[in-house]
Amino acid sequence: MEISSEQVLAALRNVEDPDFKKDLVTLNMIKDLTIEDKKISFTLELTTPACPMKDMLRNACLNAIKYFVAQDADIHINITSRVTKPADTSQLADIKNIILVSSGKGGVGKSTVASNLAVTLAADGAKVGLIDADIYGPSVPTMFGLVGAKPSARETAEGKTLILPIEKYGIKLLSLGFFADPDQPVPWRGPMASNAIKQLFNDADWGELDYLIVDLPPGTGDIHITITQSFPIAGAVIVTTPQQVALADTRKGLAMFKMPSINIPVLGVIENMAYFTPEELPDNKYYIFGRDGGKALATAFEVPFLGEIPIVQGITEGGDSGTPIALNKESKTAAAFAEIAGKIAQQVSINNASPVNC
Ligand SMILES: Nc1ncnc2c1ncn2[C@@H]1O[C@H](COP(=O)(O)OP(=O)(O)OP(=O)(O)O)[C@@H](O)[C@H]1O
Repeated sequence: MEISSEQVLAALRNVEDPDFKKDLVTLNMIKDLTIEDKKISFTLELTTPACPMKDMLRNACLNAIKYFVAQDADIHINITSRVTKPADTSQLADIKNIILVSSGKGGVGKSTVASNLAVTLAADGAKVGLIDADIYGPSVPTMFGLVGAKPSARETAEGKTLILPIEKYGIKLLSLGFFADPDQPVPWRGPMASNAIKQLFNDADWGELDYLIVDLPPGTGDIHITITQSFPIAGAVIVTTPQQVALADTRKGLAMFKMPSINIPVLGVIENMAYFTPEELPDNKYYIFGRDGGKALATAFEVPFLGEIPIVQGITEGGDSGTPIALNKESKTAAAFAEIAGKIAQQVSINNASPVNC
């Protein structure tokens, strides 16, 4: 008996996306279904290339078709993604999701996390930009090997000048550090800093982006207010280390995003420098700075805990040499960043899911 597309779609109605609590057909995630004899081909369109449930959904589709349609079907599933965006896209229409990376304290690894998240999402196939908005000490030029680089500009047909982000590792980058002398004291203050930051968003040729990651300055200051009040933000990721002093400041940072006047979704907490594992004892974890503080903070604020990043020499070396460690796909640290990036992208997709998207 010939297999019909109705039979295949009926089978796929049994596969539910756990995040959206609806089946793949209702969610309009099945595209380009073709059937030739026993050969069934279709595209499964996810809401992010970093989807952590890719393999699970593929297997569920295979099983559903084999069980409900034909045991001996020859099934070909092509997985793609179309990153969703929040309903309010009045500004910066081509930038789908702005994700802030924030910390209560300096030096906890916020720039490291922002850089490696950008690298991970870009490697998954997403269109990614990174703004280094750290007025006190922009680190992105160093972390991407771009110290001294100067972005060029182009004029639009309407006579507007647009800054061209510098591209490295498939990521479009702009840093306040590109516009200042690295050996001079920090010149960014007050309204000048706020205007400079706004320009990085408004007056740059970002093109289409799935994710624009923003490395914020530490703490809670003018830059945070400027960005959160000027642009639609998909969410904030909070980076902390396990020490009590870091956690106390992180608590304030987290509370800021939850203030009614700011009200930005907190996508979760990352605990950086969570533990140390010596090379000669790969199964041992030493919790040098304390244990589970980030997790407890996430629980207290009822936000997701996104994961732990260990203390790894390669992270410092990668940061200093302009090659973020996530570029080395074989490393355990890259796997930790991949898991965290997947959770962030997943959380963004869930937040974006409105009746329109579904
Ligand atoms: N998990 C880690 N293991 C080893 N070194 C790390 C780790 N995370 C960050 N580092 C290193 O710690 C230093 C500070 O990190 P980073 O610049 O990312 O922090 P930050 O929070 O952005 O700091 P600031 O707020 O001052 O810009 C860098 O040298 C970085 O390479």
